Amino acid sequence: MTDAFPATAPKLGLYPVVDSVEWIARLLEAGVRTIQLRIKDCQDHEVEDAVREAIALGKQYRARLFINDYWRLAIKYNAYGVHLGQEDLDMANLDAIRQAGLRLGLSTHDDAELDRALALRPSYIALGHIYPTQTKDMPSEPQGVVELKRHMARLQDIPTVAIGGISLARVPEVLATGVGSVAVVSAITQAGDWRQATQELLALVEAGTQPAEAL
Ligand SMILES: Cc1ncc(COP(=O)(O)OP(=O)(O)O)c(N)n1
Ligand SMILES: Cc1nc(C(=O)O)sc1CCOP(=O)(O)O
Ligand SMILES: [Mg+2]
Repeated sequence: MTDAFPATAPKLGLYPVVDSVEWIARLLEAGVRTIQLRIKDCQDHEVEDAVREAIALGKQYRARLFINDYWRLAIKYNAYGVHLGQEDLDMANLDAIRQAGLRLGLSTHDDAELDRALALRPSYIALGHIYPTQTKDMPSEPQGVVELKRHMARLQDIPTVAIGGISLARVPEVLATGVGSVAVVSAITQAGDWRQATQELLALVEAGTQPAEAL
């Protein structure tokens, strides 16, 4: 059987996904402890400074900082973890990520993708998109919370993350499925007052979760 990736917290809580070091810095300062740097469609050398600085900030705040897509840089600078989608899996060297001791999060959008992801024994499974999203072009339909809850039945032994179109108002019905984390982009980055939005999301999502472990 494939070796498992290192464990992460059973409930990852509020999980902002942002596209700059500036956002990483302000959200860590605001109390976020699970976060992702997601800069799309660049060469490694174009994002290397940002990845290195984000990872350093993550360590400074003892946070769970995941790097989206740029797994080589994540290994090079010893990130807490990497997030990969199904297409990324065709290119990434999973053995190298595992041997470097990085956590791995995987995207899924249906049962077939869940089967593939679970076989790789990642640190967490993301399920999306739950609602329509303006942030990313999605080839599939939104899954909705009924489908999310159905998936949760087979995901009792692995941390889970819901993503896609999740607003503050939708958080309660998302959490009611039993999912352990809520990932958001626009609910924070497009909010009129991002500080207030972050505090309200933290209060709703983090009730009952654990603080970040010592890194
Ligand atoms: C927490 C989380 N879930 C899903 C995704 C999407 O990843 P992926 O399918 O690889 O798509 P891109 O983000 O790379 O466009 C994510 N980044 N984070
Ligand atoms: C980056 C991403 N991945 C998704 C997936 O379903 O895999 S949905 C998504 C965008 C989420 O942004 P917002 O919170 O603004 O809807
Ligand atoms: Mg990706």
